[in-house]
Amino acid sequence: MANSEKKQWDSSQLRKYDFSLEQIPRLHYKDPKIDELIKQNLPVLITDSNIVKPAIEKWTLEYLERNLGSAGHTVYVSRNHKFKFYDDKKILNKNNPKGVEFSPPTKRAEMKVFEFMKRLREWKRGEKRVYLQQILNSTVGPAIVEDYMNFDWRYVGEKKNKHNWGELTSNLLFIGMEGNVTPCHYDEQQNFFRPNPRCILFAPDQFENLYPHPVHHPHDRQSMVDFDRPDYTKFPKFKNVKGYETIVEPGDVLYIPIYWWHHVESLMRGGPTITVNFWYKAGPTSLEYPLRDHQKVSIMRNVEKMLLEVLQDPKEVGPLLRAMVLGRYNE
Ligand SMILES: O=C(O)CCC(=O)C(=O)O
Ligand SMILES: [Fe+2]
Repeated sequence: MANSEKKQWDSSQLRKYDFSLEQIPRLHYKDPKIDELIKQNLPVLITDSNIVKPAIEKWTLEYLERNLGSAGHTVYVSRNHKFKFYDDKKILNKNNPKGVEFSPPTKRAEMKVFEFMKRLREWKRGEKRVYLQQILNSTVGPAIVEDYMNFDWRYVGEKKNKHNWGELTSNLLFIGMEGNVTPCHYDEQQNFFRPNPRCILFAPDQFENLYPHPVHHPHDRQSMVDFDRPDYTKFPKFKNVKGYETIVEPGDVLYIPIYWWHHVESLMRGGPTITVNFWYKAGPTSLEYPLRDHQKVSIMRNVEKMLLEVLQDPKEVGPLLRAMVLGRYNE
């Protein structure tokens, strides 16, 4: 099928942002260049594969409602279109006196699938939005498990082995409402992602332009910049940010390299989206010089964690680093 026939969206369905974007390369799943890109920790959109074929062919809302099972599923509820991830373990409470004072931007709820689907179908403008994010595990029904077994594990296994990734940690199923956004963040895992929405990616060297929250903060790994209303006074370098984007069609799978930033968006007026990801642990790393940008991000994280650990007070980290660097390591 020609690309133009496949196109089921127009640019008015994309949220508008104030930065420049290039296209992520699209390559047929048998194209050997895919491995060259993965080897260099670069993203690639893999087309025409059978990686998640059973999901693409069968997973409609009705099918998932019938087969996801009767257990409660994890659903995030948000007042707006954004679902910014946070880590509960870093929030201040009586069991965690060292945590950060924080009011979560979304609520996590357990919902039966029919309850979730009802909210999704009956949603009207102005109401809270929902986003199901459930690990594919034994709580999902047998039909879904069977579909899962019929993913093309040979293909993903080959990529995993060839590129020396660690083990598969999880597959997450996302069922989102049109217009939902997962704001910009990076993960410490390799990701094969079958989204149908829009993905905007930034390379690890964009760290300074994207201003991640400090590592002890519940929003660790998330950008502090609100893409809808960037505060250029607080985050001036965000003006220099350069990204890549792609709109994933059915049958496409996106490789998001470890430490690459990603912003994921369901198209506006595009209907609900059903997505599945494959998270793989990082493989053993060999330090070859010059170091790669993503390895430097990992080093920064470790230094930051160590300082937090020994100083015991996040407020002391900045002054110590400034004293160490300013006038000494400026050039
Ligand atoms: O699909 C989404 O909304 C977010 C997915 C994501 O961040 C991931 O798979 O790492
Ligand atoms: Fe992610």
